[in-house]
Amino acid sequence: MVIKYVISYGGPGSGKGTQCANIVQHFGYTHLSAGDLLRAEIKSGSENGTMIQNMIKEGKIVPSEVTIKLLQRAMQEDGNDKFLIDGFPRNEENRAAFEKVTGMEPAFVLFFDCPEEEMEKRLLSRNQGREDDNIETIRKRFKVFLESSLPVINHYDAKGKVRKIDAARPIEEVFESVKAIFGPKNEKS
Ligand SMILES: Nc1ncnc2c1ncn2[C@@H]1O[C@H](COP(=O)(O)OP(=O)(O)OP(=O)(O)O)[C@@H](O)[C@H]1O
Ligand SMILES: Nc1ccn([C@@H]2O[C@H](COP(=O)(O)O)[C@@H](O)[C@H]2O)c(=O)n1
Repeated sequence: MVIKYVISYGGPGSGKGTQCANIVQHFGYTHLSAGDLLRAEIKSGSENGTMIQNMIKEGKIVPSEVTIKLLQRAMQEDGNDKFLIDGFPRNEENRAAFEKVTGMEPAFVLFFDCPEEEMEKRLLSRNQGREDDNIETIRKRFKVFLESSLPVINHYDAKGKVRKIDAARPIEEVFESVKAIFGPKNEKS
């Protein structure tokens, strides 16, 4: 089976997860959020749980081998051939390690571009009880995004793979742009 994956990218609170839920409905992809997989790993009581929890509280990036194992396991267990990988790779090391281990590159990268003030407002009113949705950690996450995650976008941009979307608009308008990128022939019948 030939596996295809698309990356959903953007700063914390840019609306990646929200748009991924719509993409799953319309285009039949399996959504794999690296953050959700890491949070599930904490809850499962795994030996890495405490380390992951501490990293997330500080807005830091968990070592690649841990996150890649979780993604690979989720892909194998799911059995779909189309994946929407959300919030990964978070830095160049994540990217290079994933491509080396899997031998795969993304079909394209959706980049949800949103100003920090808007992302901050959204995160502070998200109300999902996340330990990292407090102003101190949010600022650290923004810094990590600028310093470590934007270079990944530059890498894929140089390969012509980035599809930039203005994510500061209402959810429905953002999704119209997303649909235009996937194209009508990829819609689920
Ligand atoms: N276009 C939008 N306009 C207004 N609010 C939005 C929009 N998109 C998402 N939201 C809201 O903003 C919050 C953050 O959205 P979401 O969880 O999708 O972001 P994210 O990029 O996945 O964040 P994180 O990386 O922190 O997981 C949610 O409460 C969501 O309902
Ligand atoms: N590739 C990744 C993705 C996430 N993390 C950690 O999880 C936190 C929350 O991620 P969200 O995508 O759900 O916002 C993030 O701040 C990191 O601490 C990671 O380490 N590696």
